[in-house]
Amino acid sequence: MEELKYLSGFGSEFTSEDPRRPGALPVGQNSPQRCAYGLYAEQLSGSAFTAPRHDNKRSWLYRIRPSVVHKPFKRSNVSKYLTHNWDEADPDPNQVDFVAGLHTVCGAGDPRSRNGIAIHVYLCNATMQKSAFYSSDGDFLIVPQEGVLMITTEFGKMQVRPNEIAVIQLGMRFSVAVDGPTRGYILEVFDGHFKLPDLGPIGANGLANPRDFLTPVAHYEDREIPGFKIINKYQGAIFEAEQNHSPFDVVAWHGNYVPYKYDLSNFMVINSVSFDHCDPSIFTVLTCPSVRPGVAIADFVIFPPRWSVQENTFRPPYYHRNCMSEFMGLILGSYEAKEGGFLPGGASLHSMMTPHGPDDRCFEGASKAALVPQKIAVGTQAFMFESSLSMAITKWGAETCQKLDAKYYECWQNLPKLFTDKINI
Ligand SMILES: O=C(O)Cc1cc(O)ccc1O
Ligand SMILES: [Fe+2]
Repeated sequence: MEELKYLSGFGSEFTSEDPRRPGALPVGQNSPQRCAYGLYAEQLSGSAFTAPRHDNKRSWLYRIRPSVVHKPFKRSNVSKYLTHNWDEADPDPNQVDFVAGLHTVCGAGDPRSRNGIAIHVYLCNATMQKSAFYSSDGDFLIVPQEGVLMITTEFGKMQVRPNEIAVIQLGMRFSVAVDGPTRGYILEVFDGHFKLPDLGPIGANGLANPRDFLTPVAHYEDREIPGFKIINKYQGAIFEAEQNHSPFDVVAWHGNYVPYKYDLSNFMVINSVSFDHCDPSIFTVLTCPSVRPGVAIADFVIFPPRWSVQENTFRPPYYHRNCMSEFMGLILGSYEAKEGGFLPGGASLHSMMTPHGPDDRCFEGASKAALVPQKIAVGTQAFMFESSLSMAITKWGAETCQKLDAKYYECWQNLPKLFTDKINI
């Protein structure tokens, strides 16, 4: 596979120019009367013009044709299981467990009011031909679980493998090439954009460090392609429009509204080194904040390989009822709270206030384990999309996929009553 170059940084002001056209990027201004090489200037706005400076996101693209050169959009049936109809299936507070197929699994809210999320799973074994996709509804956080994605964007190319993630923000057009079976998860947020979490007393460094986020460098193709399709997700429905050229014709660009990728093995893990179990918010990679301080529309949280050293502590996750919804997936290996019951590519949803926690085997083992320093989660990567929204499951997620584990609840039913009249057990 080709060796790609990237720009490093999170939220930075980048500049990039395809080396085949030096001087394509205007100096000192965005809109020259005539751009170099006969290029068109186009601004892609990721925030309201008037958003405060720290939240203001936009990029300027210098391209062979402006994006407006296309025929009208028509409804498309390319992905009939992408939906925002959260009323298709009856509400169900039970713990659910399923193996991924493709399509929208669950979500809440509405892109029309720019508030909500959708969680999709994807499964593909073919490269997108003569087509590019963009969402007008939200930013896509893509979590590959199997297979490498070669993603061509208007900003350049990214190669994203399992244990890496990619973020493609609202409106950015991209096309995916694959080389074999490919599967993964997508968190789409209708509000705002992902940020690095504040670090508070942790200090200036740690968790996901900004310089490990990689953005593609400008790379253009100058291709006439009759019948090229621009596929658009708009208010939960799919549309397509035809044009006769590649949309990946950006010769140079600058700005702070960009696609990026991140290798999860670069995450610097913070944890308790004395006693007790920290809340999993210490493992937040990215967060999409709501307007309520400290409350996320969605957090992307991982459970990376790490040392476990806490003394006099039940070390695995605690039993829990949460005012947030917890959707979990598994990229590699197994998850400590459910070693047998959760497979890579599978998912679980613990809805708002639905109890959950370690299965009986995990409880028994960890209650008796010798608390020596131990490297845990080696060769594994579980993750969580945690949301302040109460999510509905789609009909596909609940029924059509036929992967629902009706026996999931059994993993807790053999938890014994241990109550005695002895204070020390
Ligand atoms: O497995 C879960 O449910 C996620 C989770 C992990 C953890 O370490 C503490 C709380 C929690 O909800
Ligand atoms: Fe939980």
